Amino acid sequence: MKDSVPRYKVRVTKDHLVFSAAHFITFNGNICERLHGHNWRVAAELTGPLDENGYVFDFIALRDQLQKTVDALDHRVLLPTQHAQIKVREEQDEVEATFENRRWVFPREDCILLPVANTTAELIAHWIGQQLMAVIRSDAASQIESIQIEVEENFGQWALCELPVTRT
Ligand SMILES: Nc1nc2c(c(=O)[nH]1)N=C([C@H](O)[C@H](O)COP(=O)(O)OP(=O)(O)OP(=O)(O)O)CN2
Repeated sequence: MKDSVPRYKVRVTKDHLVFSAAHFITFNGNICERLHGHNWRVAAELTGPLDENGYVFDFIALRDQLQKTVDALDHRVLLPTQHAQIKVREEQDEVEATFENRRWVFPREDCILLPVANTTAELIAHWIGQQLMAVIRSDAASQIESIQIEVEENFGQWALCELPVTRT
């Protein structure tokens, strides 16, 4: 029988990897939620071979990178720029969002515009994964094979997005 090949992962989550942010999503076609907030929790898992340190990836570097992304989302209104029905328009100091006959106006600095089709936990996880992907791809020596981001929107309600790391 062949020896089994170990597979390694690192996973990071912390009490401070949390962001408080407002959003509203649409679902079932044209139902649009009211603006409301959550304390979103984030975790990340990376899969890959061990390096010369015996690491898949340094916990500290992963933690600090996630913290930067979490901080960019904290105390913001999350707005989708690729939504079919929610139209988001940036003005100089304000952002206007419209859905059918509803309209919201926010100070520009209070918003983060995300290139997603809906600010679901799944798509926020995907966006966070893309931020981490850019950092991992910028390291030519990295052999990370996949990134998994988990986002908890409410207690015990997690969405996961797994992104294979492709290199050109
Ligand atoms: N798979 C997903 N399902 C749902 C998502 C999502 O992002 N992915 N999102 C929502 C809504 O945003 C909803 O507002 C979730 O909020 P939550 O507080 O959990 O729902 P409640 O309305 O039940 O609020 P309580 O405060 O807990 O009463 C729904 N589904």
